[in-house]
Amino acid sequence: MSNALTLRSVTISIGDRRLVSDLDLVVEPGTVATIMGPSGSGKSTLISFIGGHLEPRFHATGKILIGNDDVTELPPERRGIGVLFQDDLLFPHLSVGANLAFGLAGSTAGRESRRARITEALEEADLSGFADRDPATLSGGQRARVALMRTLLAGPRALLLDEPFSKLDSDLRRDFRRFVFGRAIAKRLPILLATHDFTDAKAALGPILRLAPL
Ligand SMILES: Nc1ncnc2c1ncn2[C@@H]1O[C@H](COP(=O)(O)OP(=O)(O)OP(=O)(O)O)[C@@H](O)[C@H]1O
Repeated sequence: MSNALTLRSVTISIGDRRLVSDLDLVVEPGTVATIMGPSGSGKSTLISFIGGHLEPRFHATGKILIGNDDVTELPPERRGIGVLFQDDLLFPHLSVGANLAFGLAGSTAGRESRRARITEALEEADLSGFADRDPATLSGGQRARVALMRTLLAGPRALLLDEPFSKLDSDLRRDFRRFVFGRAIAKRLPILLATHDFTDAKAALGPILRLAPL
């Protein structure tokens, strides 16, 4: 079954202001589509709607599908959609491994198998041996990789990225961008990236959708 992320006729308004108007979009598995637009144009609002976190003051209509499944009315935890935010901070009082364990919160796997998956995730993030480290002792790029792996450990069917690179300086930004796209593409996830940065959009290679300025 195709695991495309599909938006059908999505319209989002607040008061009498329309942020997103009758949007149709298909993001194929293993590709990255980009939503661009200036600050306040509604990028984060659209990501929140797809992830199931839209605040009730917004009014939204339209459908969200993953593969053939209509997830529009499902609560966030049942949509199978992973979201990585700009401020995706790790819990500072927990080790890196314990942070990663949050990605497995919904899993029924036993203790050993969870431990093995966390070890594998650390290897994938080039952070082998970091399980017991305090997040404060990691670099910004390392923390960002842990946050991504935590999101992926939950086994999402689609990945939404809300400006996840914007706090990183340009070299780290490029490296982390490659890492995120590489991991998600290898897992054949459809990816939707919200950014105001044209370099991010160009690197994504997929369709670019522009939200209108205010
Ligand atoms: N209570 C409200 N009344 C009117 N407008 C609101 C209200 N709450 C939010 N908005 C508007 O909704 C829009 C939502 O913007 P959103 O955060 O989705 O934009 P963005 O493109 O992600 O911006 P940024 O790049 O700065 O994160 C903003 O223009 C904001 O002013």
